[in-house]
Amino acid sequence: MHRIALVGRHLLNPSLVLRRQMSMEPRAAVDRVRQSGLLKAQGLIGGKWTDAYDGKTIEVQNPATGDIITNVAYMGKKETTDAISSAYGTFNSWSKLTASERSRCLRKWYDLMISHKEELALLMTLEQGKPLKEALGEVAYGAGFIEFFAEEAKRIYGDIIPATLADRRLFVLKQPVGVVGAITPWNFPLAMITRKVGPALASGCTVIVKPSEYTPLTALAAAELSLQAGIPPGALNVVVGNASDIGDTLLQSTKVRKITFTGSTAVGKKLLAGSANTVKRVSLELGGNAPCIVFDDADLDVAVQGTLAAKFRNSGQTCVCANRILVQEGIYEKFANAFAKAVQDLQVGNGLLEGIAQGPLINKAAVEKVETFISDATSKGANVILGGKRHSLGMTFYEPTVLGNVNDEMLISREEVFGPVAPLLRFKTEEDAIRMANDTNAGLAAYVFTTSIPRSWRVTEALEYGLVGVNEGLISTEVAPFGGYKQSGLGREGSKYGIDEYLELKYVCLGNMKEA
Ligand SMILES: NC(=O)c1ccc[n+]([C@@H]2O[C@H](COP(=O)([O-])OP(=O)(O)OC[C@H]3O[C@@H](n4cnc5c(N)ncnc54)[C@H](O)[C@@H]3O)[C@@H](O)[C@H]2O)c1
Ligand SMILES: O=CCCC(=O)O
Repeated sequence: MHRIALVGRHLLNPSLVLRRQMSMEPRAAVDRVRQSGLLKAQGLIGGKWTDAYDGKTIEVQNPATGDIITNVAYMGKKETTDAISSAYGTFNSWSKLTASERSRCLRKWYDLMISHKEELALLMTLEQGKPLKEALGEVAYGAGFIEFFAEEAKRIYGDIIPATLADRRLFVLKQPVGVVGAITPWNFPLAMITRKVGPALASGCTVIVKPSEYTPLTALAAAELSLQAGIPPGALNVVVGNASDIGDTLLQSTKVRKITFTGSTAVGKKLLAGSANTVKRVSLELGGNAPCIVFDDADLDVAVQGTLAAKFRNSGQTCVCANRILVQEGIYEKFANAFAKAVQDLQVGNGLLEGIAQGPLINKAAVEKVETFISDATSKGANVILGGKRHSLGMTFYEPTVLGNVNDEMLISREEVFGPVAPLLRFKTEEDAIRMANDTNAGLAAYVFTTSIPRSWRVTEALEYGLVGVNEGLISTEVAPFGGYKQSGLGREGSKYGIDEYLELKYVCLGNMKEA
């Protein structure tokens, strides 16, 4: 039951699940991906698989075993400059295709991702660590952005504005922004790319993707499928390597008209500042500090399952993961007991094994961050209800943890822990809950558990967050807008709103319409 909760009804189309969860040895998984032709180790520039010009490579590691999956080209300024030229050169032809021609390419890409869902999911589990069922869920979710924007490509309508003078006609055209630089994180190696590239390509933009150095393989496999789908060489380029060299080259180029970024707030702020000189359009999806509010009148089972899903998806390494669980005092003890019991059932291990619900953390630094946050909390009065230490499996596995008596002075309440630690904070009144929830610079996701409809509306309206789950812990979908208030970001991804981020509005005034 808990495993299903973590995968999520909305993120996992049942028809896309492997018929039977298989356990697979990592080496067999790598072989299977290699045989499918999707294990790519070079960047993609102008439709050509390309080594770093100086021959440098980096290792891509399996966080569950420490094994090297493969070495990948480690690129920098020169390769990025060439990728920009290639995207710039292709913009004219790609943007001039009809919407339905672009749509057909995207739809074909979606179909190929779905027919290769198992290889993509295996690759994702290998390099990122998430359990295979979650990886399959991400393939469905990630491919869903391509399907959705294949459809939206045909719905980029302009406007006609009633004119203020009789001899004029006023129009609004929507045109693609141009070349887009897309920089993405490791926690969702496919979906964070497709929700940028889908609307960009649909609107006629061309793209340079820089995936995380921890998880380039899923991105490269998806890029290979884009070529097979007939997306023309140069429309989608992928450079992997030195983050600041690639980032600076994208920022400094006047050919790049937009930067779209998902990742940490610190890097997002740098990119925002760096975009000022060339006045680029910027979209940012940054860190969160999601409150999950459980009221006395909540349905206990719904609240426990919803909080479990909101907290432990991807081992807590999700920007929308519940970071502070605010529990009203009347239900606190009951909720803490039931929640800890549910957390105890989560099986930790290599995501390729059947039944695993929690994979490893991405790297040692992530484990150290979790340890620092827990020792800060316990030194200030929090108690460990469950877990609280590295897992006996070693590597970067960490025990799913529940902390009690957390307060808003502790580091864990102020910043994203980005790991499998659920801190419980008590509150007395609805006003207290809203004040505590909004007491942060972040504003991405929030969750509310209550059986009162009036309260659900009052609280939702008062929350300074871009996404709110009411009695639901997994709310992401390609058809709804995703994005944050405050320092959690700028702009929205997914849904009909997501395509606006890739379009310029051009006002046209047709004058002198007098009859001859
Ligand atoms: N709001 C969202 O939609 C969302 C989604 C996923 C992750 N996140 C956030 O991402 C963070 C975790 O991801 P991460 O650790 O990969 O983030 P990160 O900011 O360290 O890295 C994100 C990407 O930026 C690149 N990068 C790093 N320094 C750069 C620089 N100077 N110039 C250009 N690129 C640079 C990295 O190589 C990577 O590709 C968390 O804070 C999480 O909340 C947000
Ligand atoms: O980590 C952030 C993205 C997660 C999601 O799209 O639900």
